[in-house]
This record gives sequence, C-alpha cells and structure tokens, in this order.
Amino acid sequence: MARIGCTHLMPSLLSPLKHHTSHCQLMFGLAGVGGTVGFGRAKARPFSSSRICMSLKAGIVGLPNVGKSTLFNAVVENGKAQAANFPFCTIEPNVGIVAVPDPRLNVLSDLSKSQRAVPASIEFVDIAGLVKGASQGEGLGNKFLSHIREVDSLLQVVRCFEDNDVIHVNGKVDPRSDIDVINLELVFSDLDQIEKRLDKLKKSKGRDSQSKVKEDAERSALEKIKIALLDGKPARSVTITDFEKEAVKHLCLLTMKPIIYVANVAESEVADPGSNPHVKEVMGLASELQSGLVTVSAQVESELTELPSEERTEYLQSLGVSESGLGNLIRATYSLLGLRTYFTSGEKETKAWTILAGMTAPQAAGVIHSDFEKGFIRAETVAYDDFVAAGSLAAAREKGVLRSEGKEYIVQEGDVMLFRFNV
Ligand SMILES: Nc1ncnc2c1ncn2[C@@H]1O[C@H](COP(=O)(O)OP(=O)(O)OP(=O)(O)O)[C@@H](O)[C@H]1O
Ligand SMILES: [Mg+2]
Repeated sequence: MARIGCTHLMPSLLSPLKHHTSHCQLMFGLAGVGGTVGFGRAKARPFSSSRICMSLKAGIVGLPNVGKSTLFNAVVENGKAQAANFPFCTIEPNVGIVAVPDPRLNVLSDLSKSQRAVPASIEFVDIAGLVKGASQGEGLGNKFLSHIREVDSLLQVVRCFEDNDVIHVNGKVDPRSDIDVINLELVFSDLDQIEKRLDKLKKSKGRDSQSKVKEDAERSALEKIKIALLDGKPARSVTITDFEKEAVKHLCLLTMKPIIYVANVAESEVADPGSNPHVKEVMGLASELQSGLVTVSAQVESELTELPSEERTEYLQSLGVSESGLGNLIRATYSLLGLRTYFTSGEKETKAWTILAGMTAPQAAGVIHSDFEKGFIRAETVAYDDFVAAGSLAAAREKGVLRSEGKEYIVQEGDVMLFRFNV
C-alpha cells in the first residue's frame, strides 16, 4: 500500500531519535462498579457489534522473532498463532478476543447472587514483524504497515531476553535500537501519507465554506505534524486542537496511536525483571516517552496456558512470583485505549460494559441495545463503592446513594446502572 517517498528526509533522521509520546495513563482504577438491568422488551446483545467496537483493537508489533505470537497465544484463550524461531513466521494478522480481568465483577456478582458474571473484552491483533526499510517495502513492509493502520493502540514487544538459540534479526539484543527501528518506519510511513494528502489539499478548491474551514484545519495540523515527524517525533506528541484532530483522523496516522512497550524477559528474570539491564533501558525510554511499560515473559505466559490450573500455581511459585503478568498487560491496554467500565448487576447476570471516556448515560445505554438509547428516560446510578457498602440496589436506594440521572449525565468509571426507557 503506502509507498514511501521520504528518502530525502534521511539526513535529518540520522541523529538519534528523540521519542515523545503522549501521556498514556496506566492507572487501572479498581474503583466502583455499578449495575442493574434495563426494563422493557429489548433484549441485551453482546457489545461486539456496537459502534464502539472500532476502538477496541490493540495491535502487537515489533521486530521479527521477538515473541509477538508467543505473547498473543498466551493472552488469547485458545490462541493458535504459529510461533516459531524464525523471522517472518507471522504473515497474516491473527485476531483474538480477550476478557478484561476485573475483581469488581465478582464482588458485585456475589452481592447480587447473579447466575453469571460477564467481563468486558478487548481485541488483540498479532501483526507480522517489521524490519528497517519496511516503509520502502523491505520484509513484509507496506502490508505490515497497513495492518497497523487498522488498530487503535500498539503494544510493542521489545526483546529483553538473551538466548543464542533464538535468532535476533539485527544480531544482538538491543532494545533502544529495536524501538528506534520501529518508530522510524512508522514515522516514514506517516510522512509519506502526509505528503500525498498535502498535495491533494493543494489542488482542492473546497466545495463550500464549511469544507474549506475543515480543509484549512487539516492542512495546518498536517504541517505541524510534518515538522515533528521530520525531527523523528511521533504525531501524538504534537499539540493540535480538537477540531484539527478530527480533521486528520481519517488518515489513521500510525504515530498518532498510543503505545505500550512490552519488555519480553527470560524465564529466570520473571521474579526480578529490574535486574535485567535491557529492561532498565526500556524503562528509561518509556518514561522519557511518557508511554506505558509492562514487563512479561511471553515464554512463561505461553507455557502457563498449557498447564492444568493446579500446576500453574506450582510453576509460578518455582519462578518466585505469585501471579501471571497478563492481567496487568490487559488492564494497561484497556486503559490505554481510553476505555471505561460501567456495570449492570442483577440476579440473572452481572456484566461489565465497555464505553469510551466521556460517554453520556443514553450513549452508555446504547452499548447494551440501541432501543435503550432511543427510548432513554433516566438512569438510576450508584458508585461501585457505595453499592458495595450498601450491599444491594434496594439498600443503596434506602440510604439515598442511588441517584436518578438524566440525558446529560457523563457515566463514571465503575458506575452501577439501571436504565429506564420507553420502546
Ligand atoms: N521470553 C522468552 N524467552 C525465550 N524465548 C522466547 C521468549 N519469548 C519468545 N521466545 C521464543 O522466540 C521465538 C520467536 O517467537 P514468536 O514466533 O512468538 O515471535 P514473533 O515476534 O511472532 O515472530 P514473527 O515476527 O516472525 O512472526 C520462539 O521460538 C519463542 O519460543
Ligand atoms: Mg509471529
């Protein structure tokens, strides 16, 4: 797809790249949940078909043979991506749905004596390895980049384990260089997109004054982003207005996507990853770039999934840790995607629903069913902590902590909700 015409930019990129990424808040609030059921005839449906689905994809990227598919198979239950010790093992992306672990779900489910508890989920995509020159067609090149364009956030697997038997495409384990290679290719690809788009905009006359205003905003944003990219900085580091952001959204710029670095360590380092100098280096880079960092051993995690549950604890203990690192990784990704959870909780089920930060009560109701949004009357809402302290919805109502919220209400993380609507 994207052909690259950025070779003239090379000299300015010879200096070491400075990475500046946007803030990726990795605070996984274990705060409140809410939950109740909707009244009416509409049946609940899984949110996979809802309009927010587009924002739920996290792409696993990195150099070839660094452990992407191994990690994917560990994260995705029944993941069947081929993982083997040779570069470019993965060509077509593997896609899998992953449940987001959330201890609040079971607390609510127990209180409500629910028959089942249904967690929120996100989608992981295991993408082919990227090498230097990919933006100009090296390796799987442009095809790989088009797969990245389709995801909403990136998990970059960075090899931190030493193992002479596992081929490293550049001959040695060097996280800084690996991170630079990937960033540079993404930067090149974005520059190519931007050049083409600016050319088009130059010729465009704008159909009416409204589209002219939009095109002007797009042009001004792209000019600013281009300057940052030429300096080796990602698009997400550039300050642009919300209107400009909206105007460039259609380009799906790769360096606009938030990123978490996943330091992949050896089995022997799981208990104390900080002692590995490569991990220290990635830690430094991640904090410099204000992006997330998760340390995990893809190998260990993938072996854990093969074991019966009683043997898992034993294996983890033998490594000197108490739990798998995947929960952290999944929650970090969820948070990075800007997602929030609200709950419904009743006898039939307690369920975690995924919404985007800032969604109103009717929009949140629409994630369950579009009828809930269309016929929205009000939402009875209680914060998770208040629900737990009261013990039930009825008790929360008696205590006066159950609020009746209208159409303008912005749903908060952990709200437990009961929607009233007309159909
Ligand atoms: N933490 C680790 N410690 C030791 N070996 C590992 C670790 N993680 C992955 N490996 C090994 O690295 C090799 C490559 O793994 P994998 O196929 O998952 O890489 P990949 O990034 O998906 O590669 P490709 O880009 O070619 O698809 C495998 O042999 C795997 O067992
Ligand atoms: Mg692979």
